[in-house]
Amino acid sequence: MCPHNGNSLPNDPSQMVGIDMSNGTRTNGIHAKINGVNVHTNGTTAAKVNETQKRNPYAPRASDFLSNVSNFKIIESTLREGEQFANAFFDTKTKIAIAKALDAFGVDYIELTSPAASEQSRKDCEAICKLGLKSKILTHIRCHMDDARIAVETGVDGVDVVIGTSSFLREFSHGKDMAYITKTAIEVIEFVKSKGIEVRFSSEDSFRSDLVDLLSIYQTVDKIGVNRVGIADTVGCANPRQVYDLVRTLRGVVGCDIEIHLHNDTGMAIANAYTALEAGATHIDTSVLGIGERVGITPLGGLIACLYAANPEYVKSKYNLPMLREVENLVAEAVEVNVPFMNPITGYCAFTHKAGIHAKAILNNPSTYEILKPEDFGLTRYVSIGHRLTGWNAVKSRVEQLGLTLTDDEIKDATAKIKELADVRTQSMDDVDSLLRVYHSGIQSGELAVGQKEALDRLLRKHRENSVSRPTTPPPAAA
Ligand SMILES: CC(=O)SCCNC(=O)CCNC(=O)[C@H](O)C(C)(C)COP(=O)(O)OP(=O)(O)OC[C@H]1O[C@@H](n2cnc3c(N)ncnc32)[C@H](O)[C@@H]1OP(=O)(O)O
Ligand SMILES: O=C(O)CCC(=O)C(=O)O
Ligand SMILES: [Zn+2]
Repeated sequence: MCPHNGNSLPNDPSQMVGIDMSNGTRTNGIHAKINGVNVHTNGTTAAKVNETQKRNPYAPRASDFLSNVSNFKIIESTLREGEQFANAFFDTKTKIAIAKALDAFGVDYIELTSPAASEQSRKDCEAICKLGLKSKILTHIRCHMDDARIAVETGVDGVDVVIGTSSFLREFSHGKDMAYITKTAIEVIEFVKSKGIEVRFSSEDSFRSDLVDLLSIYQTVDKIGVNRVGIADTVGCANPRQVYDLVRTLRGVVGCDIEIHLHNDTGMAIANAYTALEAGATHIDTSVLGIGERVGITPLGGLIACLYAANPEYVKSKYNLPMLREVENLVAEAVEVNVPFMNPITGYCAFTHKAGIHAKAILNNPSTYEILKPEDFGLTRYVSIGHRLTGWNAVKSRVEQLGLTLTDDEIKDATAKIKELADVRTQSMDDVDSLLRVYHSGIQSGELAVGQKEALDRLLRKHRENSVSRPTTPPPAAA
């Protein structure tokens, strides 16, 4: 089973020879420690390391005066955009479980499907509003008074209003011109505001809309006191530079908050979200695992990873990071998908290090090859050893964890044998441990010395024969 998310996959790191580098966590029967005990000297002084760690090249710079990278809010839309994912069907119980998990994680807002969508959607919206969560509850409606009237009766803290402004959507979706859109937007916003709750106005397909149309309607709704305006990359066509330009321009035009909703059709959703914050956006829409229409939107976990890299302390103080895995597993199960293997933070090998060069440096200082600290997310770091890319430093660390005493030359000799065997097939944890134990006892008894390949092969053969004839687990009792 995957150590992180419970997925069972062929390359499961827990099946590899691995060093659990967490603080004293017991994994695969081996008790290991990190930072200190496993640190081998390589001439790096503590002072140098501290200096490197202090200079975070990803941190916002003083020149980024507009940047909200360390001051943002998440509008979590798994229960709205996420419900638009092809596989999604959330019954009331599942919606409540997801809402509670998102609240425990600490998202600022939870956005729910329009209560105009169906009777059950309306009832679910009311039920979630009654949970008394810390996160504010929003619902998402068309720019239409019929939808607005239903929405304000549900008990939500705010309403997200949207209407397409691109020529595509004006012609082929709702068929309305900008004059009609503006008039209706004013009517809906004023109505929602009159109920004393938050209201946001968003232009769907913003990046394919006319800039003058966009700025003009945003300015109008800002003047009548909308809480936020939203930009939406509905088709996932925008690149970071376009996002920066549009958000920055809008920042100069409106005084209210700016939300952004980014689809991931070209894989840009996280980068675009980060760039939007740099340009002055205040709210980012996410969904767990990015689920939504087509390939979905900015994933919550990926965004968190990206923002943590910029300012770990801010992100840690704001969100319950060890909850992320639970939230993702809950949603993955609800929509019957696996957490992707390359998922930031929770992908099953997100904190597994393999190549010898990496392993050595990681053992000396995890920051060499990690920008995220697994322990901040309640996760564990692994160093994989039983493969042909391994190196003697990683093997030495394992030797120490097993409590064996071998010289560096002996460890290098044992490493050569591991590589030889791993050229044929990846070696399991038990395979490598056995080899190291056999090697160690051969050295102790004088039956083995460095470079005596045949003697080592003989000892390993003998060990295998003994293991076969003396099973460690008793056979099952006869019926
Ligand atoms: C990009 C996005 O993801 S936006 C959010 C998408 N969310 C949803 O669609 C919520 C789920 N949707 C639904 O349950 C239904 O589509 C409903 C209840 C909203 C509407 O259902 P229906 O009345 O049967 O209309 P249908 O879905 O066929 O077409 C959409 C209607 O909304 C109109 N419309 C589309 N977008 C908007 C908008 N943003 N504001 C106002 N009207 C709009 C269309 O013109 C069309 O009107 P028509 O009935 O005069 O043809
Ligand atoms: O309301 C919004 O801002 C976004 C609506 C949406 O889901 C989209 O445009 O993709
Ligand atoms: Zn969307």
